[in-house]
Amino acid sequence: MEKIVLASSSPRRKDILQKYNITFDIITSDIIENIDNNDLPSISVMSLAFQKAIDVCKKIDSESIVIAADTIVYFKGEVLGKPKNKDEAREILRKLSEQTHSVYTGIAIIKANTNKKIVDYCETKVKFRRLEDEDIEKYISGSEYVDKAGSYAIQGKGALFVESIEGSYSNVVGLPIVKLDTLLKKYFKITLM
Ligand SMILES: Cc1cn([C@H]2C[C@H](O)[C@@H](COP(=O)(O)OP(=O)(O)OP(=O)(O)O)O2)c(=O)[nH]c1=O
Repeated sequence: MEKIVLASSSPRRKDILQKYNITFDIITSDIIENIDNNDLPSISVMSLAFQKAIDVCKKIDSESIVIAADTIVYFKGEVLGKPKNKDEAREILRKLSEQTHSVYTGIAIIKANTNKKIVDYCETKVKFRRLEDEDIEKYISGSEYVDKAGSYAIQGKGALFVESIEGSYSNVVGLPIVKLDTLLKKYFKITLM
């Protein structure tokens, strides 16, 4: 059986994948994530996931299967990535209050040293409740917002902001597991069960 490589430094992606019947190594990519706001969000996340997977493939000399992902929050035509600082996190959370945004994750699966390259994406709609300024201040006084697209973590205290979701939960955390399982089964005859 081929080796599986998760091309991600995200502890969330590792945690999700570890729950399933798959053994994998982690090799991280060194790409610089640039997003062009003129692209569709689906195209942006697929392109970034693809770049991460390709970059890791270059570091591998076997026919390993490399899995990469990229997650963004998209609201009113704007990509809300990871906040640069507390002020940006505050601004993003104020925008998301009482609104519905989309979380997009792109997935790329590439068999290294072959021509097999698969990309796809998943969208989840997330509806936030009304966030009072004091809720936001309390939240950003901790460190949970750091390194999270959209400045919140649904798997943490950020769950308190979420009124409802439509679509995959694991997609919001950074790795849409049903989509991944479907692609692995269809194109690589691998099952996560
Ligand atoms: C919206 C949301 C995002 N996130 C995280 C998932 C991603 O790790 C992160 C978005 O950053 P990404 O650039 O997708 O990933 P990363 O930099 O953490 O890891 P790598 O590129 O090495 O794979 O935001 C949550 O953990 N919870 C949430 O509710």
